[in-house]
Amino acid sequence: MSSDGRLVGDAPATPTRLAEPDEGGGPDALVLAEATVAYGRVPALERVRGRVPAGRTVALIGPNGAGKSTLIRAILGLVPVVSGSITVLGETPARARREVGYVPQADTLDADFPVSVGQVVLMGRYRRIGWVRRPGAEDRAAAAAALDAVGLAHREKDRFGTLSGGQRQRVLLARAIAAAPRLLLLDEPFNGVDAVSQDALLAALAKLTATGTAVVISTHDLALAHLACDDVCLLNRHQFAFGPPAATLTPELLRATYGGAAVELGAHGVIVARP
Ligand SMILES: Nc1ncnc2c1ncn2[C@@H]1O[C@H](COP(=O)(O)OP(=O)(O)OP(=O)(O)O)[C@@H](O)[C@H]1O
Repeated sequence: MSSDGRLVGDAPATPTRLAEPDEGGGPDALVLAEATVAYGRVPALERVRGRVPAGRTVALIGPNGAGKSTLIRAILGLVPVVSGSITVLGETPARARREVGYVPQADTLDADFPVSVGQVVLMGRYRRIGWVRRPGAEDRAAAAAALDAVGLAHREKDRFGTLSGGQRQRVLLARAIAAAPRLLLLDEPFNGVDAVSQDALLAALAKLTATGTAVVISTHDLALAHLACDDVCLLNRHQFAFGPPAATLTPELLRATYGGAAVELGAHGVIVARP
């Protein structure tokens, strides 16, 4: 943090401002304070910092191996923070885990899961009700509303494995929404997802943030970050910037984050980053 309270990237020097909580957000759902995250002795991410107020969405952008998934795992309490801190909903990541939703990358999912779409979504309620109690009317209503929010209410009875990859991704988002998380983490949710599914995912996310849920999305899609996110965190082992898309998704900062060569201007002046 610089002397005027602005958040600056490690390199280059262009300062990027982090939204203050009173600029339309509520209390902080996530605070990264010079967090260094390591697998064993090897740091994967160094001195990451930023805040995500309630109801806001931040995109994690960076090349393959930049540490996006690592940061998500650290927010979940699965990878240790070796210096600095990560505060989730005012608690340590491990203590806040019950209030945090997580949608993994689609290609890590088992499509042969022998359950219906409706049952997958209902699983989102189990952390709330415990695995022993049977889901009640309220749980079923929450699951049905979540499935409706991703536009797949009509597939409730179908077997999960019979859905397309993009539809399965939407079901997993519905499962996370059904849990009513206060912070939702999505690891590359738009990989292999068609435009219709992507629109449905974005609409469902907008409904969720309107209720105060904060969202962190790891993505390679810069246009999406521009359109759908309040802030962008540029990562490549170090943090290069954290702030509104207009201030962070600049050719200079992207070139620095991607090590130069992998960023180019695409059609209509849109910056394209090759993963
Ligand atoms: N379990 C692990 N043990 C040791 N190192 C790991 C482990 N998982 C990831 N890493 C390393 O941490 C670094 C960051 O990886 P990470 O998966 O977080 O990147 P990413 O930005 O999500 O990449 P991608 O866009 O390819 O998904 C990489 O150098 C990777 O090799």
